[in-house]
Amino acid sequence: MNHAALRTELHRLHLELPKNGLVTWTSGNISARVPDGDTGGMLIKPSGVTFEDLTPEGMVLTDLEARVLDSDLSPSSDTATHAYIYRHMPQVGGIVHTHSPYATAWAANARDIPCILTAQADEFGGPVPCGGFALIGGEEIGAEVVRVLTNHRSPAIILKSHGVFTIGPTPAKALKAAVMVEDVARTVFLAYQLAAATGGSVATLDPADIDKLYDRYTNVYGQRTSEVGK
Ligand SMILES: O=C(CO)[C@@H](O)[C@@H](O)COP(=O)(O)O
Repeated sequence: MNHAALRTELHRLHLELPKNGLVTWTSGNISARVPDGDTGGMLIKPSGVTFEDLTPEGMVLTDLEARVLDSDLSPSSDTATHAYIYRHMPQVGGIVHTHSPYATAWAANARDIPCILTAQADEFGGPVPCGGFALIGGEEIGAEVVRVLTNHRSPAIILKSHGVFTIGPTPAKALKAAVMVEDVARTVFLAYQLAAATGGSVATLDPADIDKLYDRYTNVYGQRTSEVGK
């Protein structure tokens, strides 16, 4: 995908963040890896710009050391983090960051989101991991994301006291993971709330069943052509 098409796609995906209730005001951001030349680069949201004011042309191009290459706009606060992830996880083509409420509530409790639903096994291959607290603005968050998600099946991580980061081979797949992690975070919370209110209990899925569900969803579910669905 060339720059122009990638800019248009990145702008379109940013508009899905408020549309899916994943962000408030200017929180959240999405980036796309740009496979240019030897060093490559990335496109990322300009910092502090409201979603209705974003434009494809306004996406900021940086190298993978987070140095701005072609914009008068300041890049996202998380640019160094996104760049760190791209440098250390070559399979990642897109990254999404949100403060979606239910997943962020689990992050405030510094707890993994336990795997009690088949939908979690499908998309995340088990619990959604909670990483440690990291300050904003540098590579700390990126280093925690890489530490936890390297060789991990989940495309999502929640970070203590902060929010959600998701990765994917494309920005669209990273966005899907961000939508799904908020969905399961809400349902799991409701399940525990209902259990507490009724004296019931919530069971986590058997690891062998999680493996089977994840394998089916990853390798069988949906359409086999890459252009349709999923
Ligand atoms: O949580 C953070 C940084 O991690 C927010 O500042 C972030 O969601 C939005 O910042 P940007 O507008 O991308 O600079």
